[in-house]
Amino acid sequence: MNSLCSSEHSSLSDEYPAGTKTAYATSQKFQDSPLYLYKNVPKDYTLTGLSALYRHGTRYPSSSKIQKWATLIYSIQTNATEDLPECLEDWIPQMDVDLAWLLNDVGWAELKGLAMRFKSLNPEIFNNRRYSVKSSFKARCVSSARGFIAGLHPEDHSDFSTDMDHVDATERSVTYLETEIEINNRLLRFFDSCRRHVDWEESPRCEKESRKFIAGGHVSSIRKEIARMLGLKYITNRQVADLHQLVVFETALFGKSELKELFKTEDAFEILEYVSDLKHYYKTGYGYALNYRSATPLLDDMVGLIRDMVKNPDAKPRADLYFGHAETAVPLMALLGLFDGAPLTADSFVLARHRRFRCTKIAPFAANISFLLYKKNPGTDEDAAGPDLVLQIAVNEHLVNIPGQHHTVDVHVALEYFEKKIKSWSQHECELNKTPNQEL
Ligand SMILES: O=P(O)(O)O[C@H]1[C@H](OP(=O)(O)O)[C@@H](OP(=O)(O)O)[C@H](O)[C@@H](O)[C@H]1OP(=O)(O)O
Repeated sequence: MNSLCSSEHSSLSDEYPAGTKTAYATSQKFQDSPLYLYKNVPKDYTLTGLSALYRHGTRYPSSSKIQKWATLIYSIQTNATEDLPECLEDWIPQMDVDLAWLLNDVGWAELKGLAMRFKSLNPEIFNNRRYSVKSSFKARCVSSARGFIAGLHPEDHSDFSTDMDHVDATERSVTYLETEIEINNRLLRFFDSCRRHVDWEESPRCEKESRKFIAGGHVSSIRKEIARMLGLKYITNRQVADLHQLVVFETALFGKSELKELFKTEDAFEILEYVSDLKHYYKTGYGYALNYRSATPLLDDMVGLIRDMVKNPDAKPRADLYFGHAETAVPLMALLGLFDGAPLTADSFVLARHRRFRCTKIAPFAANISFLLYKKNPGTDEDAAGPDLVLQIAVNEHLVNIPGQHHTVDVHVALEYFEKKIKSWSQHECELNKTPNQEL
């Protein structure tokens, strides 16, 4: 029996990079630990405002992917000429098509954990229920909002198995643990109503670089190795990419995948991770200006709390919470100029090994971007004085800098930066008759 997949000899960790299919706990291993936001609460300040967007937690894949993988593995099982390793010979589907797209228990726990940590910054906000919740209508997002609310109120009974959503929301709001979840697709799925963006993301141009990279030499080298190991006369680069997606989804959902050993090296995982980054660079990121400019209405809404607090610094502390997708979070990060760098192309993998735009780090399952507004405590020694209100931005609970600024800034500096972005946007940019201008 071919012992290829025997994990006891495995040198491969289960915490490898998997782009937007990376479980949140794994993504935390790729963060810059000194910037952990809980280690960077400004001295003599207290959180007075939180405006935060959360991508849904770890979810099941589409039903078409689940079916595609079953067909692919069956094809390998019947066409391999070498002794098949046990993990392939004995492989059976672990994902029920009835759960396609839905949050799984890992995803629920991710959001519960986030809620408990964010609540620790100022429990009063949440114990007094001074927070709002808005979500995409997709079941995975509403379930994620419920998981977060369950984490805010551990005193209330909650249970993933009975409380998760199996269908997308059809009402304007959902109530859970006495909290209203407003369904707001205009903000959380802005990409659906931006006609010119829909045209772009459905055009072959949008996936040109990711397709070219899949067809290229890096993926071909992985394909040849797998074909040799299994004695496969015929397997395509695209099928290798699909096999990789199966492995990363099994790892995110179940903690590991017996098929992981087919890819043998960290290098192979980094090569296939790049496919996800190329997809998102052009579909939601810097590759096309409208991708991120269309996130402006969401930014405007998230900044509302900050405007209110600047107008009335003595207002009671509160939070605005938003639940969306990777296609919500990545554009918002790009709109703020976060993780920008040299363009990503199919030919630049070797140059881009340490790229800033890396979905494993910035857009895993349960990815989040938070605006943290801190107010100086009364009676603080004037000699140690700082601004009355300071703002920090965190991505996945680690501080990031507004371009050109320190990671903690006077709220007026942050507000000026946000307002400039907001004022330059017009919803007319989404109209089809606009010339598709990259540099809008
Ligand atoms: O590769 P799949 O089909 O899973 O892509 C999904 C998106 O997942 P992602 O590429 O971001 O990992 C999914 O985003 P999510 O944040 O909701 O998981 C998106 O909603 C879905 O439409 C698929 O995107 P696609 O670009 O339409 O393939």
